Amino acid sequence: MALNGKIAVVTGAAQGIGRAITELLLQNGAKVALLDANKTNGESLKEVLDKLFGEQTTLFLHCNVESEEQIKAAFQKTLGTFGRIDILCNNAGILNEEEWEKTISINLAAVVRTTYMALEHMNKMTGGQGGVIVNTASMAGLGPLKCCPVYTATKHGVVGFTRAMAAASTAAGYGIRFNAICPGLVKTEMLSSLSNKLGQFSHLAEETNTIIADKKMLNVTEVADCLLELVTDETKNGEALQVRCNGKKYMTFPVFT
Ligand SMILES: NC(=O)C1=CN([C@@H]2O[C@H](COP(=O)(O)OP(=O)(O)OC[C@H]3O[C@@H](n4cnc5c(N)ncnc54)[C@H](O)[C@@H]3O)[C@@H](O)[C@H]2O)C=CC1
Ligand SMILES: CCCCC/C=C\C=C\C(=O)C/C=C\C/C=C\CCCC(=O)O
Repeated sequence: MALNGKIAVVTGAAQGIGRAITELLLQNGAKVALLDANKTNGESLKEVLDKLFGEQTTLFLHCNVESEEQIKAAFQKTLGTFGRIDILCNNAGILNEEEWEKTISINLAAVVRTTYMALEHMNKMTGGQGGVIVNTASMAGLGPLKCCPVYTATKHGVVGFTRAMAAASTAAGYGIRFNAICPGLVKTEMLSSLSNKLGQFSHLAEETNTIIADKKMLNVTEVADCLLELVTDETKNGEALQVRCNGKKYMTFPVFT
């Protein structure tokens, strides 16, 4: 799938992994609507991208993915400006065991909400042109992190939702591929502000920070490179791609009929 002329929507695009995804999609010829709840970071990133890629290639849309109304408005603005949506990257996420309901709301419920809204425009069965949806899960979507059970649950949920949607899409002919990316530790603000986000598991903060300090971490660009493969390789559907410092691996799961 070549990206020239393709239109992408990226949530949580203003910094970290979302920013790297946005920059790589732009480098490969796509136009990108950047959705983020952080207006200051989003607007200043838009200024940087305008200089690098031209004003017409991006839109920054201030949007909290917890709000159905704000996502709807962001999709309408994207369609009004660029005319179509081919790629959705559900990337916005938080790690906050204290505010665990908010963690479920952003990391899982919003992925479902945004996906269903995108289907209305992308689904070939209802007049759309198909495309690809890639969800940012985590290695915590494949195995447990004892310091953050709710974060772990949301990321397992994202992997399950992605794989089930891929199967539903194939069965019904949506023409949309669904994949999840499952990175290990990535150098971003999410990990640097971890200590005060563990709630009742804060007794594990010191141990967790020691592990983080000892481990080699991924750069955001390494994650974006793997995500680009899931976007462009049309053979990939229903995949969970684990990305670690020692390499990437397509995960296998039990099969049942
Ligand atoms: N940093 C890491 O080690 C890993 C991160 N991930 C996942 O990658 C994704 C991106 O995380 P990072 O770049 O590390 O974090 P980050 O904190 O650097 O960036 C997250 C972005 O999402 C935005 N955001 C948060 N809540 C939002 C909301 N309600 N509506 C719209 N935007 C919102 C933030 O404003 C921010 O720009 C998350 O889903 C995270 O769970 C997955 C594996 C490892
Ligand atoms: C191992 C405990 C580290 C705890 C880090 C806290 C939050 C991490 C959030 C993520 O989304 C990352 C998920 C899993 C990382 C787990 C292990 C990575 C170890 C590195 C490796 O072996 O590749």
